[in-house]
Amino acid sequence: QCTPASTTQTYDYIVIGSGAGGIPVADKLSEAGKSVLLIEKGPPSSGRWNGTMKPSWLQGTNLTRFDVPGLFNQIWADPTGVSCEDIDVMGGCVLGGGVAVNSALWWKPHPRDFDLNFPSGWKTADMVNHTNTVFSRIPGTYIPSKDGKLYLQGGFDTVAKGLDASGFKQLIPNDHADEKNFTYGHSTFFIENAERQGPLATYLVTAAKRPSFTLWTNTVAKRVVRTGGHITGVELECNKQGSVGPGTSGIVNVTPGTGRVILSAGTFGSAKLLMRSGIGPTDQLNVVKSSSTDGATMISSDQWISLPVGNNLNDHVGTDIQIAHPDVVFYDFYGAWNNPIQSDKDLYLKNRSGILAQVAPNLGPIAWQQIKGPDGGIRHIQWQSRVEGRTKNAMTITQYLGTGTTSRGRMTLQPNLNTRVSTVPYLRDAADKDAVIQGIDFIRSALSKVNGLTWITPTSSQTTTAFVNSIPATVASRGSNHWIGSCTIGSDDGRTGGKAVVDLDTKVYGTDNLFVVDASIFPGITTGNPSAAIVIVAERAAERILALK
Ligand SMILES: Cc1cc2nc3c(=O)[nH]c(=O)nc-3n(C[C@H](O)[C@H](O)[C@H](O)COP(=O)(O)OP(=O)(O)OC[C@H]3O[C@@H](n4cnc5c(N)ncnc54)[C@H](O)[C@@H]3O)c2cc1C
Repeated sequence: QCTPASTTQTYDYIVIGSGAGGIPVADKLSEAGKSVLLIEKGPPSSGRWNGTMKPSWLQGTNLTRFDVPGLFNQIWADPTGVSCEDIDVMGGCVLGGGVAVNSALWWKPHPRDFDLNFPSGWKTADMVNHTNTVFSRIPGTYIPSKDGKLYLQGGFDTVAKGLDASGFKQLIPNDHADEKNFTYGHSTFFIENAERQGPLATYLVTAAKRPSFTLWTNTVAKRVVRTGGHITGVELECNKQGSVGPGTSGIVNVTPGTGRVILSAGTFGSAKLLMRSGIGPTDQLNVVKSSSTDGATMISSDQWISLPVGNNLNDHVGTDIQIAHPDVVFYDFYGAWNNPIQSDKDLYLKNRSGILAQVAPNLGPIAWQQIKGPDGGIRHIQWQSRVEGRTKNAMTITQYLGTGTTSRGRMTLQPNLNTRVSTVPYLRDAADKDAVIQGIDFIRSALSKVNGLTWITPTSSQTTTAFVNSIPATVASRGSNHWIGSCTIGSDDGRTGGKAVVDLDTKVYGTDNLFVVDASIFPGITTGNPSAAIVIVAERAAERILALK
């Protein structure tokens, strides 16, 4: 049974979703003296927040599966109770959202990440202070093990040989964020003391110390309650995921007149909340209207706000190549869940050192290059290597096609209101595919300079074009879990034919006091894994929201 929300307690801000966007924005608003309620549908994750999911060897410690970097891979083996059940891609539905479950890669943005697609007021020059604040709170490290050593580097060294021989320069990536062409390095991770840190260990800690900040976990927001464009509160639905325990139900209200609601439920979650609140394309609002859960009580159609919610969907296009080399040493991070090697377990638990301090499955190197497409556009590629593949000495190197991609997709609702990637955003534009092929051609020639290296995929007899064409443009084959774009920010009001769902203050067009602050407002994909950029955007959004009268 859920606890009914108080009918008298109100909040200056209700933030829905505790991920990369939600935690920082909630903290900044509470820091400004506002009363803030942060609502998260999932259970606590990190031990710091009383999370409990852990293998038996962590019993008796304050650590959970989310804290130990070497246990990241477990999400692929057993996502039960961790991944979101109402979306058709992988997502973290626990306290911390994606930043509780992801591989903790942490990049200072390349200037093009903001300059290429973000609107005026959101360019790199506007984000300098926010970037500095984020990286002073969460500096990250490329040596997660406390003894200062990097473990099992055979994979890194093998790929680095090919990169060195092909004109790539090794550097510390976050010390040279603007150098993302023919460069490579070790990944930076938001790990400290050999544990996952990030927003859960910084912004949420400062927020939770303030009496005016309230956090509800296991509590699902259904929709906002509104009269025309004015939001008065949030309607909750009792969490049916039995394993996570009961949360809060009923309606929770914002401070009358001045209160505001911020959606930070992620690219799929925020778009779905808007649609359930009668804000979105008419075809999607009709799906809500026809649903058994919402239809009878949905806001009436004369109050619907027509906006292109769900459009402009994007993700890195992932294309995996695989190599093998005798120097590459596989480590069984999956096996470490039930049966870690005793000495590695001891080193981790006693000294916060060793291979289990490194993120599974032993990532690196990460390399970047820019590709000029036949349309004249510059597209960024990030190569992300990991020690995992078909054989014990194999490595998979994922090519992420990022900044500059022009293909876009769409997410929509199914009749049961689960979300779905209905138009896959990968390689719809021929120039995007051309960049993928050019990049793979290049890396094939670069790695062919490494003695003893053999190709698993593409095979040595296969052309790159045939290889790229053989991989379907589906989420299963190309998905990178870096979804953005369903509630795009911009000055081109989506009610009158523009692409934007939120204005330059992140306020939903057609509303007085409803905002979106998460990956969904990104107009285009970033160069690297996006979570640091999302935290920076949340810092900027909080500043602009607080500045509004
Ligand atoms: C497996 C995986 C690996 C990744 N690896 C990396 C990486 O190494 N580095 C990197 O930078 N990025 C990585 N990412 C991507 C990154 O984590 C996401 O881009 C980022 O977390 C998105 O932030 P967000 O605030 O938009 O949403 P999220 O972080 O997804 O947060 C949304 C939150 O809202 C909650 N929510 C949703 N609906 C409701 C509702 N109705 N009521 C209440 N709460 C709700 C969810 O439970 C969730 O906690 C990875 C993602 C995944 C899934």
